[in-house]
Amino acid sequence: MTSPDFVQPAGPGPQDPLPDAARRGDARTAVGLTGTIGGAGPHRPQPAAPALALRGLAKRFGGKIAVNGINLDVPAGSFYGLVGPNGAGKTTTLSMATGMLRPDYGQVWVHGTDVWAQPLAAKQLMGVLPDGVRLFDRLTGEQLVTYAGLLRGMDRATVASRVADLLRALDLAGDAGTLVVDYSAGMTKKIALASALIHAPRLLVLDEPFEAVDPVSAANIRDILHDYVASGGTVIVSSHVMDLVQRMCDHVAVIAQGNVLAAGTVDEVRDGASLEDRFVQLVGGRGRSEGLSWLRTS
Ligand SMILES: Nc1ncnc2c1ncn2[C@@H]1O[C@H](COP(=O)(O)OP(=O)(O)OP(=O)(O)O)[C@@H](O)[C@H]1O
Repeated sequence: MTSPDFVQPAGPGPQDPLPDAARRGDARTAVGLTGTIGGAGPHRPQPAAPALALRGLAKRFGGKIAVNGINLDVPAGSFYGLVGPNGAGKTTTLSMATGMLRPDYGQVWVHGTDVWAQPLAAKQLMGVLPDGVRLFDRLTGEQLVTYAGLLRGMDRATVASRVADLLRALDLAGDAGTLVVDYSAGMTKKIALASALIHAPRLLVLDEPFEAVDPVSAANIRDILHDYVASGGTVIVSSHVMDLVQRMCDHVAVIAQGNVLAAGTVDEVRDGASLEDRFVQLVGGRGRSEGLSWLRTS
């Protein structure tokens, strides 16, 4: 495995705005927090590696820079929240981190395995719940999770027993025989989560896992995830719900406009304030209701 300064699979031309940020792979947008971003530069992480390491990760869609040379280390065994306003670049970052979207620049390692150089090995370590997940929805819930397990090379007996455990834990046992196309949004989220968990990965990457999920199921999922982390697994989860991230996660990164604004332990990042207040302080954007006087009804 080589350790180039940065990867340039389909690099833009010399006039491109990305290369400096991506090539630097620096932490120019960090706010004085140590240990999780920057410092290491765009070099391959050491074998005692973070669960997820991003170096100089960048992506542009046409003229829009979605992700602007992000560095981030997600420590092994952490419950890591990724937060940011709409359009911040969270999904794009996680898609590149999980091998689903090719970066313009940068590198990604999962437990020291280069995601884009060794995709099969890296993907064996990961369970992924993507945003806007597209499933084989003409399968029943039980068939879908079974398929995910078999696809991972697991034997049928183990798959069958884990499928039953997961459906029970996620309160889907009663709908095991229902086609996924007939599931509600929250049930679909849960069956996709079960598919991500079936092979007991070392790293779970969950994009908005609680969206549309009822409070009881959400609490059950949180319990599952906490147990998973307590047993040595790592979870990275994107969410807009600051209160949830503050209570659930031990680390957090705040992303806006494709840059990491702050990263570290939740206590470091919130710095004595609530995570929500700190988020608003970092990201800005409050008080824009002025031009809507026509909306007032009295
Ligand atoms: N396939 C695409 N084509 C063009 N632009 C895209 C594409 N995917 C994302 N973008 C743009 O990249 C930026 C980052 O989008 P992304 O979905 O990563 O944000 P996000 O932080 O996940 O947002 P949200 O919280 O609303 O889900 C946005 O400006 C978005 O419009």
